[in-house]
Amino acid sequence: MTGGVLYVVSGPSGAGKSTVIKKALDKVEGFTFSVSYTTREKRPGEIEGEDYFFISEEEFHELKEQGEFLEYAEVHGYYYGTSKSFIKEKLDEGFNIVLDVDVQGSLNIKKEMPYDSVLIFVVPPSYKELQKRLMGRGTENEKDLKKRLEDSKWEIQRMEEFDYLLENNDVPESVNRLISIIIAEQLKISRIKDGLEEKVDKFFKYDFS
Ligand SMILES: Nc1ncnc2c1ncn2[C@@H]1O[C@H](COP(=O)(O)OP(=O)(O)OP(=O)(O)O)[C@@H](O)[C@H]1O
Ligand SMILES: Nc1nc2c(ncn2[C@@H]2O[C@H](COP(=O)(O)O)[C@@H](O)[C@H]2O)c(=O)[nH]1
Repeated sequence: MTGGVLYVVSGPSGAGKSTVIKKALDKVEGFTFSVSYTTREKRPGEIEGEDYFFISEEEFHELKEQGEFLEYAEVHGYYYGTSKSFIKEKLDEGFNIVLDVDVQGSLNIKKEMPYDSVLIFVVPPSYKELQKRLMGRGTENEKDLKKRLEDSKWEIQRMEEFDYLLENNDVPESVNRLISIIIAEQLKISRIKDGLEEKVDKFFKYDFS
């Protein structure tokens, strides 16, 4: 796979990852969202192929056998996986990619692509606020809600292994911060793979105008 960078956004369920990612992607060009596979049920308002590719467990295991996943994990009782072919296609088209992936998946991507991935951990200001947001979203039954809150306790402990911490208190501010991280990363000298020599040549060229 060649070209762009994978911006991997993670953090507990209900932290606000999708909210912040969607708004940030509306404001930047040359970036696209990685549409994952999942075995969980579609929520009202979710769109096949935009939010996820919704598949059965059997289909998931078939794709796994075919080596279709860049990473996959069981998250909050369901399977989720990042499509290797989707990522390859978008990178080949010249996009940078934003992913919304759980903690295990993020760390696996880092292992796979250490130089071309940036890991961002999103946290709400408190556990109480996390509970409020998840309950307020109203998408999980009581059992799933409990599992997601329980899982947040170990997820938070892995924060140290990420590159950036994004405390999501206020959505517009978090969107700006995510965009700031992206801009800073894109400006790293080590990421400017093509054209550094040309830039130096151009700098020393006489301007006869
Ligand atoms: N800064 C914020 N302040 C208050 N509410 C927020 C904030 N950010 C997001 N929310 C709300 O919190 C709820 C959870 O947000 P969202 O669905 O984006 O979380 P998520 O991290 O993507 O969760 P999941 O991992 O389950 O997909 C939503 O109802 C969203 O509108
Ligand atoms: N390891 C992976 N985790 C993923 C992927 N796509 C989403 N997720 C994570 O799952 C949970 C729950 O998401 P929800 O949409 O059911 O609320 C969340 O933490 C996502 O980040 C994936 O491809 N791989």
